[in-house]
Amino acid sequence: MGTSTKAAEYGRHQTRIAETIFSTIAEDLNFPPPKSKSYLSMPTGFLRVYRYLRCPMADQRWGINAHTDSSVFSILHQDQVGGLQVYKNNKWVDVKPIHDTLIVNLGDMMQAMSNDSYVSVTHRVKVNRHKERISIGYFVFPAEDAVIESSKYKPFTYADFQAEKEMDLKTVGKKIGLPRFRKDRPVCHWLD
Ligand SMILES: O=C(O)CCC(=O)C(=O)O
Ligand SMILES: [Fe+2]
Repeated sequence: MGTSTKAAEYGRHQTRIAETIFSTIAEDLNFPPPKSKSYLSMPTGFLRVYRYLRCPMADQRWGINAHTDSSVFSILHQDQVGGLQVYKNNKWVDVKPIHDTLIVNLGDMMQAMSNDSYVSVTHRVKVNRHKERISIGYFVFPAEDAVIESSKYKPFTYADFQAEKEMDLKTVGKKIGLPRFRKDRPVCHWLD
């Protein structure tokens, strides 16, 4: 099987898994059917393959700095090298590789849709001094015209979110993300 055929097949499996995970969450949160239809749009999903080169200065470099994903959620497959960490209970925790196990990171869209019941996880990737690391991420998003509505956030679409993010990257130099859309918390950079 060629690489692109394999990637397409992998993508189809990820689509199936993403739909199953999302429908379970949608049921848990009692999303009305029109919302659960528009809050996850399979054609928006994409695969990204990462190759983190080994790095002699591993303690001074990050593979990916601390961030939250903007997706609804992201399904990760990592090899056995390790390096992924999540921020939990005020500390960084290693996500140890387990064979044949996928990792699901909840993203910003899920946090807003669920009105903060499901929290977008802050995570980062360390590089390894001796070995390169390969991971494959599958990221899924709401439909383009889906308006995300909840009591804690102003209504917004994923396109609105991306536009704010682009703007913040240019002006503030980093992603602000969800706090930009919160009803109760004006963003003050100087207090960040
Ligand atoms: O390589 C990984 O395990 C994580 C990648 C990641 O966090 C991302 O692409 O958003
Ligand atoms: Fe990420």
